Amino acid sequence: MNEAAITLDGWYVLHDFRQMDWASWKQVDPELRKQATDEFVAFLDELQQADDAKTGAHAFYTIVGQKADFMLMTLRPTMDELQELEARFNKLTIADFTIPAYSYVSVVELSNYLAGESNEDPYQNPHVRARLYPELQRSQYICFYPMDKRRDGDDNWYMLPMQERKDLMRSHGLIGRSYAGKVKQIISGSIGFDDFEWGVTLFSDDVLQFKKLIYEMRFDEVSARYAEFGSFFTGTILAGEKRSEFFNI
Ligand code: VOV
Repeated sequence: MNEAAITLDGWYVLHDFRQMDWASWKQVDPELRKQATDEFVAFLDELQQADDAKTGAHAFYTIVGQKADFMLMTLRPTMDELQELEARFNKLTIADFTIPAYSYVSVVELSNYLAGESNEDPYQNPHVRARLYPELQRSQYICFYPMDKRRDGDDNWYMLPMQERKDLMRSHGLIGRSYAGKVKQIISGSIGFDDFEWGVTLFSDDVLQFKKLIYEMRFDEVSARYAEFGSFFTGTILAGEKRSEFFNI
């Protein structure tokens, strides 16, 4: 049997994409609209408290284009907590005016392709912990897409020997590292959890860097030969007053 990569797994992640039923929302009495918005913002404030306590993380972004209006990304130590947050959101008044657009369930993942030999427990390493339990910086832009590694005839990632996969991932990592300070990535594994094998979440203050990074990676063998992609979602941050302004009519 071919050697599987060993993964380190961190916080569970839910990407929840919603469309607003603007037509119905516009019909709502302004006072009720305000109450529903305030209730939602209070929910977001509560999520922020978990971020501050480092017991979880969240990100709240618009989505540009027709695939969704906004995305709420939540990270928690257990899948159960994600499920509870999802259920709580669904019971908020504002949720009655949203239409599910897409969702993605995964867990933050690090593989051992580029890890050196060591006897230490990686879960105690602060650098590893910072990646498995990430603090989400409030970047202006987000980009999310799910992806697979191809299993098609001679182009089968899962049939490649470990050493070959390591060599290919090194090249991938080098391209990625050249975007240090411009794009931050969170790779979350979803084999057995959702329809693709990974979720890719990128953050940047310069939206063009998403296109440059993803384009450059397309020429790298890991992506050129082995990557298959789902839908791409791009959006801008909703923070502070913008969280409620977005829902103002
Ligand atoms: C923003 C930069 C960036 C950087 C620095 C980076 C680095 C790295 C390293 C060092 C490693 C391996 C060890 C680990 O950390 O797991 C990975 C792993 C991975 N990546 Fe990556 N990646 C980036 C960015 C980055 C992007 C933009 C994509 C999407 C690909 C594309 O074509 O659109 C991606 C995908 C992945 C995936 C799916 C995996 C898991 C593969 C597996 O088979 O297990 N990744 N990645």
